[in-house]
Amino acid sequence: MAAALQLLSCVARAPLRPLLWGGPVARLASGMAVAEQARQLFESAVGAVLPGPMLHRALSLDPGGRQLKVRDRSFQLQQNLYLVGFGKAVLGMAAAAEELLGQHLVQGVISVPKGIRAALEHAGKQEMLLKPHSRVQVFEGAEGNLPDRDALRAALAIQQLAEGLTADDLLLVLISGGGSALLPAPIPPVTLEEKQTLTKLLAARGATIQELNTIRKALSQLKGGGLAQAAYPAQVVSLILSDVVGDPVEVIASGPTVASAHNVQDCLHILNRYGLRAALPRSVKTVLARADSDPHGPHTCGHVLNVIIGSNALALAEAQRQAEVLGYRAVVLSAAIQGDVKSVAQFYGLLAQVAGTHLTPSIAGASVEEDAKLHELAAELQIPDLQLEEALEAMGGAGGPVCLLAGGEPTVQLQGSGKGGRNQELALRVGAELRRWPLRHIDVLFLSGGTDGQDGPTEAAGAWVMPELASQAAAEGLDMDTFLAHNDSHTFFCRLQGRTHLLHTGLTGTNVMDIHLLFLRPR
Ligand SMILES: Nc1ncnc2c1ncn2[C@@H]1O[C@H](COP(=O)(O)OP(=O)(O)OP(=O)(O)O)[C@@H](O)[C@H]1O
Ligand SMILES: O=C(O)[C@H](O)CO
Repeated sequence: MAAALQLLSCVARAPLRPLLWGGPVARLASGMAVAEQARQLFESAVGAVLPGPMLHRALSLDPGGRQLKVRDRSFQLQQNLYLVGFGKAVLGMAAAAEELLGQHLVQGVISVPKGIRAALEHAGKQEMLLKPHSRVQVFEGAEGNLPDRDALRAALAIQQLAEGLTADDLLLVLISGGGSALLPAPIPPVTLEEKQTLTKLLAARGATIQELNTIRKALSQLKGGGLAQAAYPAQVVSLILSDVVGDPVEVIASGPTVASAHNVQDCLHILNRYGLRAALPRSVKTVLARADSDPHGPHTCGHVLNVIIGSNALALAEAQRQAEVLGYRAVVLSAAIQGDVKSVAQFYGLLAQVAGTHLTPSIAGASVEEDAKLHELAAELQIPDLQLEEALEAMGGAGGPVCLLAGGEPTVQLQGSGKGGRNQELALRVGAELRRWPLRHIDVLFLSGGTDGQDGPTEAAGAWVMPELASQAAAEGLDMDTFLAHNDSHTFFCRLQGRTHLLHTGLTGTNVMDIHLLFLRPR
């Protein structure tokens, strides 16, 4: 992971430039200017969910420094504060929490990805590192996002800390994506290796994160409310950075402070669905059978306050605000984009076409068939709260540049052995879709980026494309379809126009899934 966390310096913020679209040459030049604005909007989205600002928004101390306020709840502080955390963004969250509450902090333990301290240090992100004499002990583990011995040691230390607490204590739990792999505590006789194998098999067969984490909860001492139970009778405040569509607290990092609502039957259905029930190790069958007859039932979590402090929606709201500052009519489509990357790319390609006709009705009357096709595709993708009508209506009255914003996490079914990531693949596919549409009357730019700054196993966060992509690629002898067939989007963008279409932010220290930006402007 240390190598994978290689960092690039942040994109320098270019001054804002007016939107000068026009003839082919001016259009390409202004395309670069819009790409720069797209990068800035992406960075502002990420900036809204960085650990420091988030923690400061979520927590406040009264002037005497003895009452901690979280939302509408107050907690008494008197040298009784403990901290645990697990997840990819937790180092920066812990640093911010210690800076704010350090005088009350007795002890802390966090579990973070291998190599993250070196990577953040290398990136010059001092604010995301703990101070030299910090009271927080750091464990690094879960190489490749898989539970390992190091993560197991961290989980045991976290469990021990929680079990030692009393009714006078307050436990602050910092949670972010990647937390499941960083907090493995299999219920005996299930071994770490067995849990790892089952997780890998489920993921490889296409299980959703909801399904995966239902199984993880059933086999873990700390997930599904187990950590909250271990900390009882202490009060527990969980601050959660969401990396799951819809922000379900019981799914993010497998809900260690949320009572699990699942039963053994749910687990067996999932294992059946992926053809894994017959081959289950004896230990897993034993644990599931035991849970079935557990007289205590699921953990209760009345002593817990779970708070989502950062999410994709929050990041989008900031980017929307910034887009408006830049003079765009900005509409958030959804923070819950999911589904196969091919369908999502088709959706954006068609959306650009239909939105374009709404934007310039006098030049290109809206096509009823395309409109219907777009709605059909949207229905197939089952995106909750999709603001499609609102976006299309906004086009009608915009009379100028428009920015549509969305977020979420499409899925890629890997077929080839190429190098790429969800975001670069989506951008390339949208580029391929755009060549199907004439779009002569509007200029279009699409950007997709992962908010953690690392798209799949590449050093880029994502990429941006314009309808000119196909001709640019052809001019450099690059066949988009061949690269797509091998899931080789990163190689494609590395070879295209001196890598200028890649989005590079370096590791950001946060993670609220992906951001998609679609810019449209009448010519
Ligand atoms: N060659 C590739 N082309 C396209 N997508 C890829 C490729 N290789 C990996 N991926 C995708 O990258 C994702 C894994 O990337 P990553 O390690 O960033 O995890 P992640 O799910 O994005 O984690 P996080 O939620 O922390 O962002 C998977 O969705 C996988 O399908
Ligand atoms: O850790 C996990 O379970 C995933 O990142 C979802 O939160």
